Amino acid sequence: MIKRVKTGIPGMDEILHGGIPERNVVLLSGGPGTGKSIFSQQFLWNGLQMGEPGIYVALEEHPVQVRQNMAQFGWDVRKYEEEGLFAMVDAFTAGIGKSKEYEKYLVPDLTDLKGFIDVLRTAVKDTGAKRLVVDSVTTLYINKPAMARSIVMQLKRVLAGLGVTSIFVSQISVGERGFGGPGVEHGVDGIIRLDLDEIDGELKRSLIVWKMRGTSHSMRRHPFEITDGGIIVHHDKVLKRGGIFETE
Ligand SMILES: Nc1ncnc2c1ncn2[C@@H]1O[C@H](COP(=O)(O)OP(=O)(O)OP(=O)(O)O)[C@@H](O)[C@H]1O
Repeated sequence: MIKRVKTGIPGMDEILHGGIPERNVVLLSGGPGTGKSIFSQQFLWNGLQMGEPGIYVALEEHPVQVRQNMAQFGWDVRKYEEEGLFAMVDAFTAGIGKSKEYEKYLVPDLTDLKGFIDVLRTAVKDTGAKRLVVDSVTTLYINKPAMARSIVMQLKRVLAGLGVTSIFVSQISVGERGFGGPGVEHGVDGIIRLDLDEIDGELKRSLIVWKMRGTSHSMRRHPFEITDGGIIVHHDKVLKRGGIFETE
């Protein structure tokens, strides 16, 4: 029996037939505002509630902003940071401003992949992390798309070796097919795609598990909502063109 990591996101583990197989690297792909950050933060918070330490690597937003955003959903990670069970890796400020005084894990230069990986390794060892989120991995290769696959593979090797289960957030543009970055989709173990589509004058959220090594999973497109308590996935419903139909 393979071990699985439960996302704890209502409805999601049903779709994954129990959870994400341990040590998988999952690409969480979607356009702007589709809920990638919220999904990955909820994954980490739920891990903390289950006694699994976690790491959030912030490349797109200031760590202070990330903590605030999470707290708005009731996910206040500061206590866990103080206890050494959660780490925020600041790969956003490059040490400019006050953050170098209070951020314990800081990536000074994003072009130095080895340095970046060293910071992650230290954070994983310090916290005993079982879950890790890179938000977003796209930022690491935005100026060098030809390197995308190689960067993802290097990260994957290190993280799987450390025993963590990871979510790599991948940004794509509105209407773009695919999952972001040439070849990245073959390198990762799983792909979950979040979508926001205008249907009859209304934006509807849905997600689909495109692949997940090590397990069977739902092949359907499921609607989901973002609420004040986070994401709720309707695993018993499927989004078809034009509206929602019950499947069960
Ligand atoms: N409390 C809330 N209730 C309902 N919806 C919310 C709430 N807070 C945020 N949202 C929705 O979540 C969206 C932002 O989600 P998130 O930051 O996870 O997106 P993202 O996919 O990471 O986007 P980007 O790639 O642009 O950073 C907002 O645009 C809004 O529609």
